[in-house]
Amino acid sequence: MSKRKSLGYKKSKNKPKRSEKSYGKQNKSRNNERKGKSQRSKNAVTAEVTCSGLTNEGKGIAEWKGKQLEVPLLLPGEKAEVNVFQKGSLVNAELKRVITSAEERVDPPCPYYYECGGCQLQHMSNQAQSRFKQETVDTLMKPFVKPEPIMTMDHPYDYRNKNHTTFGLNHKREVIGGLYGPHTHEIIPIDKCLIHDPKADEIAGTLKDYMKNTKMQPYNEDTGRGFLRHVLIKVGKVSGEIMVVLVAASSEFKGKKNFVKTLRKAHPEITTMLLNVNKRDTSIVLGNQEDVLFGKGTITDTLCGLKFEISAKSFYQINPVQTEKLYGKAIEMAGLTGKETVIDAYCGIGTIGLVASQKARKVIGVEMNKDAVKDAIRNSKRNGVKNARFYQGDAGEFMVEMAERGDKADVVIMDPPRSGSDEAFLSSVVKLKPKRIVYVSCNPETQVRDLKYLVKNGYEVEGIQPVDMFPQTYHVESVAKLVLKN
Ligand SMILES: C[S@@+](CC[C@H](N)C(=O)[O-])C[C@H]1O[C@@H](n2cnc3c(N)ncnc32)[C@H](O)[C@@H]1O
Repeated sequence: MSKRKSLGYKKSKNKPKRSEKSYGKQNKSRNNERKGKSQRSKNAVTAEVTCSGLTNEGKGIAEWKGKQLEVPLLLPGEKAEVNVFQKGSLVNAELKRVITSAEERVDPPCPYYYECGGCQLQHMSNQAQSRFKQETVDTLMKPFVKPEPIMTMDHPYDYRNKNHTTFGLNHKREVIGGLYGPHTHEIIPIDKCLIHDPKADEIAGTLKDYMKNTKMQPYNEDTGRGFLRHVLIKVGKVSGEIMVVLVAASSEFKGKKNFVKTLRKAHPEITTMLLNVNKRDTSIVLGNQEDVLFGKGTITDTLCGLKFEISAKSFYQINPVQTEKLYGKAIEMAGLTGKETVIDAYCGIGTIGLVASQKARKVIGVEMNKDAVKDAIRNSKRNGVKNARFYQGDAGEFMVEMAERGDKADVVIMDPPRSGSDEAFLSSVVKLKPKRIVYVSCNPETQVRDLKYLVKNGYEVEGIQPVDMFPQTYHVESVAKLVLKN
């Protein structure tokens, strides 16, 4: 992970906004199940440090005995007491008490913030979060061009259209539902998450109550007993359609009819329900077996003026408000005139490609996930698009075949997963010689690696646009425009 020394934050002016704030208490778990952590606290050394900058994950950087500490929740310019844990060459640190507070520090609006770990930046003002993300992208993209100002979100809450709740039992054997704590499979009970769709959290709450009042048991990862592992809820933010996916450890669903009836009565806005069976001992949420309990098994939503059908297992951008800005910029960077052949690589349900098809001669989409490709084909028909084709397969292999056949493409739009693309894909793009490449990424660190490859092989980065798709978290989206030199 790359780190930065200074982020140009204004240092606090000896006027602590909120000094002597203790973080030890908040860091302790509510349900006393974090024994590992309290054991660790016994072996901690307390040190006073000053924060000099932030890592790309938003952790404060501080020096201690010649070592670089990465301290979650610490901000540049702050003086603080930290607990340091050393095991062999590994050094971890946690914030104990802020002595001098930075101007950017705010009280996190979420009561679960210090335990949950789903968000990492709620202790920073929204402006400071934007500055942090801008500087992350600016620093990473220094070898290329100065990025544009980040596209921020006016209301940086309630934005997620997908929420995922895990169920379990607490030490009193009561049903709890919430999110896993950071780096653990310990469930932090949460009723309402500030970045989730509020309706989705209400439905998860109803489900928890249902379990309390019936024999439906949460699945226990240690004993392998119980039924319900998670619930995944997808919301069409424009259409209002809602999908509820129960992820269970068994396909034997006793009381299925009663369950569907109860949930629909409480939430008539649910338009479809599915049972997904995941019997594997895995941290992957969804299994392969899927049964529709009610409705059509998909939801539909509107994005950029087009209608998209979305399956349970298909990827769909989680922040539609910002996605419209992101896609708008990506299409602008593609410079389409109506004559181009465009490749939409890692196309998901075909969203970018179908938006691009309105300004291109032809669009070819490729995507690994079978359900997403089916959605893309359906979405093409649903929107009356005649000039787009979607194929299922590995994007790298697909591009290699295109290059070997000597196919032509004018523009490649690529939007790989967090791990970025691979050499098979990139080397074939270089052989195809598209005039422009638009690289959309949710991980600028892997994007930089891939941009370097493309730049070494004949391309020039002409523009970079950061977009805040994930407010309150350290994640940032970045879209880059590359042009073929000569
Ligand atoms: C970040 S998503 C982008 C999807 C789409 N462009 C969008 O904006 O909704 C990345 C997509 O790449 C797909 N994917 C992952 N690895 C792949 C591979 N090797 N080849 C093709 N598609 C892949 C995933 O299934 C996912 O749909």
